[in-house]
Amino acid sequence: MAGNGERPPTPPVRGGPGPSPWVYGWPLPEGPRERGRGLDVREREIRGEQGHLDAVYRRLEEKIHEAEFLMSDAAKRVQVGTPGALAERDALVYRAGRHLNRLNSEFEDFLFGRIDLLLGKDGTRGPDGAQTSVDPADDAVREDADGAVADIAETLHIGRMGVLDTEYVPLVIDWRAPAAAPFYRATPVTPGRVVRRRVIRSKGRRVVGVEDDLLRPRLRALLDGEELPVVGDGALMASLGRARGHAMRDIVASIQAEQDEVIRAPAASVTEVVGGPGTGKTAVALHRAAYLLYQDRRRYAGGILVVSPTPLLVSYTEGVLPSLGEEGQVAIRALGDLVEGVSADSYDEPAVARVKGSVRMARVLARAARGALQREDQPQQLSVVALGRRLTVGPERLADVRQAVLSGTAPVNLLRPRARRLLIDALWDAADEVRGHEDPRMRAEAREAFGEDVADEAEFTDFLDAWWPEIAPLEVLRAMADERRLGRWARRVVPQGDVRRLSRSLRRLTADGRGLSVHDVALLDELRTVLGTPARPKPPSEEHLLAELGVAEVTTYADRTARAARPPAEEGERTDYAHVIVDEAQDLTPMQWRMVGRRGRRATWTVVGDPAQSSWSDPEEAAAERSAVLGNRPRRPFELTVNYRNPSEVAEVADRVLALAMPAATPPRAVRSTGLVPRYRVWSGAAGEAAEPELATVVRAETARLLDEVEGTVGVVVAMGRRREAATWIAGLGDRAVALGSLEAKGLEYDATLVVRPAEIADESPAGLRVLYVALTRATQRLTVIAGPGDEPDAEGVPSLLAESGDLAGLG
Ligand SMILES: Nc1ncnc2c1ncn2[C@@H]1O[C@H](COP(=O)(O)OP(=O)(O)OP(=O)(O)O)[C@@H](O)[C@H]1O
Repeated sequence: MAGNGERPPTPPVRGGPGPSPWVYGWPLPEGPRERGRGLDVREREIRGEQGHLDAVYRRLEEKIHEAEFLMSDAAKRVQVGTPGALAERDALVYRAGRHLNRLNSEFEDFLFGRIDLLLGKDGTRGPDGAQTSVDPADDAVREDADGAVADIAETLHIGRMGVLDTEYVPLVIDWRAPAAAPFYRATPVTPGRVVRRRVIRSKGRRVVGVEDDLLRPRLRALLDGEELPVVGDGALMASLGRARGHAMRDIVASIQAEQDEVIRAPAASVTEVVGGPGTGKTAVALHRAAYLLYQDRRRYAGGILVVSPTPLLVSYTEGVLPSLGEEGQVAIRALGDLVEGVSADSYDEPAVARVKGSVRMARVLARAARGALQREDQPQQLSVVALGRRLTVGPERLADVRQAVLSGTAPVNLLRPRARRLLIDALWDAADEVRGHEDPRMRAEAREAFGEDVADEAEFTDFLDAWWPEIAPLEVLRAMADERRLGRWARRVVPQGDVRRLSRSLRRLTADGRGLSVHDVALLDELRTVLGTPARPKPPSEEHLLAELGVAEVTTYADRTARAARPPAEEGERTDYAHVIVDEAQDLTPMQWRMVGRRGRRATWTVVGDPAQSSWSDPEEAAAERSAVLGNRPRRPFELTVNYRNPSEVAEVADRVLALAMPAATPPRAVRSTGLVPRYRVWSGAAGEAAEPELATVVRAETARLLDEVEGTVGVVVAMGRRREAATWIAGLGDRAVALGSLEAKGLEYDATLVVRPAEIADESPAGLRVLYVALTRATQRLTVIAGPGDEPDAEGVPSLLAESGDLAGLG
C-alpha cells in the first residue's frame, strides 16, 4: 500500500478553504477513501465499534444495577427511623433516582464519536484519564521510506455522558469535557493530535455505520501496527442529507469548529453570535445551554432561559436538550409566553405591531398606569364617622391627595399605603376643630389613635378600595382601548393616527385576557413593573403546619415522596435567570427587549441572530434598547459563516432577495449542492378566466407534488394575512405538510418549501423583503415558488424580486 505521505491533499470541493474542513465534506485522498469502500473493511470497523459499544452497555447496566440497589437500600433504611437516617436516605434516594433517570434516558444513541490521537506533548493525563495536551509530542511523527508515519497513542470515544470502566479508564468521554474538544475543533489546517475523526451511528444497541474524516491525510498512521482505515463520506454530509421531521435533532456528532468556539465560549459576559440562515445559530445556542450546565451546574442551577420568537419554534426545538441529557434547568419560552399565566400567539398587523413594539410605549404605559386609577364610577367624597361625628373630605381635597400620592415614584399599587396615610391626614384635618389638644405629645398620640380607628372602619376601607384599587396590568390595557383616554396618555409621544390604531386593536381584549397578541404580552410585563405587586402574607404551608404539630416524622414514606414530587405551587414561574439565551434576537422589539431584560438582570447572556432576517421595522431603536438591557457587560462577538440548511440552488435564489433587502450583507456559503433547481409556477389571478384555477387549487397541487418528491416535511409559506385560508387549501394532505404565515416560518425548516406570492409577502410590512428572505431560506432540499399578480414573473415564471437582475420595480 502506498504511503499517505506521497499524496497531496485534494482541495476542498467548492470555494476556498473554509473555516472548517468538515464544512466541505473534506474530500479524502483516493487511497484511504478506497480503502474504506471495501465491504470487509467497513464491516470490520463496524464490528470493532460494536465491541466497544457492547462494553459500554455492560458497564452502563452495572451502573444501573448500582443505582437501583442504592434506591432500594435507601428505602430500607426507613426502618432505622432516626431523623438522621431519614435525611440520609432521602438524599441517597434523590441522588440515585437522578442517576438512574439519566442513565435510562441517555441509553439511546449513547456513543457517537471517536478520535484517534497522536502522542501528546507532555504525556500528562486529566481526571478522566485522557491526555491533556492539545499538541503532539515532538517525536510523535517520524519519517520512513514511504514518508511520514506515526503511531496512534490514544483513542477516545465520545458520547452523551462520561463512562469509566471499573479501572477508571474512560470508556466514553462526555462530549462537553475538555478532552472531547478536539473532536469538534480539529481541522486539517490545525489538526493538533487528531489523525482520524469518526462519527458512529447506532440504532438502539446496534452500530449501523461509521463515517470518517482524516485530519492529517498525508500521514500514514498505525494503530496496533496496522494502517488506520478510513470509511464513509464524512459525517456532516450524511447528517445534512437526511429527511427532516417536525422536531429539530441535536448536532452533537457533527458540530463544526466555528460552532464549537461559540458553544464553549466562557460565559462571564455577553456572547453575541451573528450568522445567516441555516448557519446553526439555534442549534449552537441549545448546545451551549447544555455545555454551560455541564461546565458549572451549581451556577446555572439558577436556571437558563431560552427565548424563542414563536411557539412553533419552541415545539420544534424542545427535544434537543433532553436528547443532550439536560432537562429541568432550561426553560424554552416563546415571546408570547414569557409572562406567567398568559399565552398569546396571535399577531398584530404590522402598523399596530410597530406602535406596540416601540420604546415610546414605555412612557405611554407609565402614564396609563397612573391614569387608570381614575374611573368615572369612583366615589367623589370620603365620609367616615369618627370622634363622635361624621367627617367628610370633598372632591377638591381628594384630587390634591391623589396628586400628592402620585408624586411618589414607587409602582402605583405600592403607593396604596401612602394613599391610606394621606387620606387619614385629610380626615384628621377635617376633624381639626374638635381635636383641641394643645400639647404636641398628646396631639401626636391622639392622631395615632385616630388613624388606627379610622383605618379599620368599613366605610374607610371600602372607600380606599374604590378610590385606590389594586390595578391589574390587563385592566390598564383595556382602559387604553378608550381612544379619548389613550389620547391623553399618549399626548406628544404617539401620533394621533397611531393612537387610533392602538386603541382599536386593544378593543378585542376581554376581561379574562382573551384576544392578547404577542406584542401585548410585552406591554403587560411593562405594566406589571409600573404597577407593582403588593406583598401578600403567605398562607402557612402544609410542611410548616405538620412541623408545628410535631407530626412531620410520622408521615409515611409514600406521603413524603409524593410531596417532594409535587411542583412548588406558590413559587410560580421563575423570573430571574442565571443565563439568558435569545434566539432570533434581530426580531425583538424594544418593548420585548425590556421584558426579556427583566428576566436576566444578573445573568450572563448568549444572543444569536441575523439582522438580514429581521421582521422589525426600526432596527436602530431595537439596537438601542438591546444595548440598554445588556448594559456595560463585555461583549464577545462571533460570526457563523456556513449555511448547512439550504442547497446552493436554493440559497442562490434567496441571495438575490438579500441583495435587495440589505445590499451590504454577505450571505453565508451553502455547503451542499443537490442539482435540484427551484420550480416556478405562475397563477395569474385573472378574474373571469374560465381556465384559471383558484389559487387554492394551484397551491394544493404543488404541495402534493412536493410531498411526493421528498420523504420528510413540506412548509407552505404565505403572507400573514392568508395564514388561515392557506391551512384550508392543504387540508387532508397529511401532517407532513404545514401552512404558515411568513412570520411563523422563523427558525423552522422543511425538506421542501412552497413560497406563495413573494411580492405579497414583501409588501406586507416595511421589513417585508427580509421576511421574504426568511421564507426562501427554509428548504433543505426543494423550493417551489408560485408567482401571482404583482410578482411580474418572467417567461420562466421567476418573479421579478427573485430574478437574477431583480430590482424593486415589482414592489409597487
Ligand atoms: N454542525 C452541524 N451538523 C449537522 N447539522 C447541522 C450542523 N449545524 C447546523 N446543522 C443543521 O442545519 C440546520 C440549520 O440550523 P439552525 O436552525 O440552527 O440554523 P439557524 O442559523 O438558526 O437558522 P435560521 O437563522 O434560519 O433560523 C439544522 O437542520 C441543523 O440541524
